[in-house]
Amino acid sequence: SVANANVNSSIPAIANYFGTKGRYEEVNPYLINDILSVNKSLLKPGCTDCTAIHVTAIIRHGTRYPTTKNIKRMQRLYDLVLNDSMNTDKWLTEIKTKWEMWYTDDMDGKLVEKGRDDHRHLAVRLATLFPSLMSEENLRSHRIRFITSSKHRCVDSIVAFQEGLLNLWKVTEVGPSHKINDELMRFFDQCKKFIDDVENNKTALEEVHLFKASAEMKIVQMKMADQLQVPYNLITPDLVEAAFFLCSYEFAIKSLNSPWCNLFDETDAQVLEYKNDLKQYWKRGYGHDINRKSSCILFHDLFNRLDKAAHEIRFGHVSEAVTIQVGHAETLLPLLALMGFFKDETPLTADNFDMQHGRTFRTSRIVPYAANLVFVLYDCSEGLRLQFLLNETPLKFPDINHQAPLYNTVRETYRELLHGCNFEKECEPSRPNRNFEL
Ligand SMILES: O=P(O)(O)O[C@H]1[C@H](OP(=O)(O)O)[C@@H](OP(=O)(O)O)[C@H](O)[C@@H](O)[C@H]1OP(=O)(O)O
Repeated sequence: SVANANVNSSIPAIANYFGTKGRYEEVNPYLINDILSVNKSLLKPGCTDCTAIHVTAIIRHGTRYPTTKNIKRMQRLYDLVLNDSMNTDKWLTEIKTKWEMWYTDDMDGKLVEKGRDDHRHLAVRLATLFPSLMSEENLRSHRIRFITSSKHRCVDSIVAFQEGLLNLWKVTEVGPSHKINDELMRFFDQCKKFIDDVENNKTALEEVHLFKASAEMKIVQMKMADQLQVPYNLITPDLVEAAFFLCSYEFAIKSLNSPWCNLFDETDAQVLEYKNDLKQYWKRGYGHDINRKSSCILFHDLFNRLDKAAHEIRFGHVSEAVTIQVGHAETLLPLLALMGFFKDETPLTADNFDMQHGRTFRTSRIVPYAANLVFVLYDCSEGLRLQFLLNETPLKFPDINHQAPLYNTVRETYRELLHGCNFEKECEPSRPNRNFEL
């Protein structure tokens, strides 16, 4: 397998396909040698005479443990390997005799130490990129605001982010505070229409279920059964996924190229990456309109913040220099979709895996752990400009061919959303079928 070929490397050969379970360093490999390195030259807004006046960063929590649901699947797979696998290859013997099932149910999605580091380091890099905004002085004068989802992994991430800043500036007094705001950072929990039509609707993820039963998935199942030397009927799609998760978690959490990775070659990994992308597409992306519209509240919050800074700069002082907001993959993806990023011409479905190799909706690139959307407002001689960075790399707004367009141009592009996109209205539950009343 590809993983075998790369046995000397500590990076699994399939590490680029881990989707939302992927490491941030795979998206920005220059960080592997120097986790604090930044490329300031990327930041030039393309015009002279510009000063950054405000930054809003919307960040996913750092590396975390698996959720209980997936830990249980991993345990089932491990038991099956111990009890039924006939293969005596070295890597499988290693799983049976040396590897230990160390994940326990109570770990349930909690932040791991690597996840704290993800945020500590990101904080230092952002402070290096925006030294005049993300500064000790601004921290002390409360011009940096911290907002997070209430989930433990997010709260722990924002605390680690603050630690990163405090260490950088050698501040030893009591650290900054944060506000929990689930209305903003977990809008998906409060959007009734999303809950009814997607979260609790068995047919909403039909494409995912169909792909689990597809010929592509069957091949991966059979190859895995062959590798383990167990009867075909023992290897379900959930167990295949459990093995893939084991490979990804051992790597993300412990930096190990674990023997579990031997179960997959690159083609298998592409199939499993697609399966995860389908889930994200139909649950958080373009699959259903309400997925992206549920983020209207965060969209308006962002533009209100930018508008406020744009207004205040006319009087020479922006009250909020930086806003740090920590949430989930399910916070970032709907907002990206609402704003039109990564929209493929053809929807992702169970039967078009073959033609989706070049898709832009690839969560391995978009939302690894500690993924971040950074909006930078500049005051330039010809007016205000806005630049967008995804995972520290500039990305043009859809339909605007400029690295940092005039802020007014961005507002014009999103005018419909800015004038509509009302969370209350969009999230009103669909009307029940009243035909019976007629
Ligand atoms: O497949 P799991 O149980 O890991 O799914 C998680 C979500 O993880 P993701 O699908 O994004 O890899 C998790 O999102 P996160 O950004 O917080 O990691 C989400 O909050 C959690 O509810 C799980 O979703 P589920 O599909 O409802 O189990």
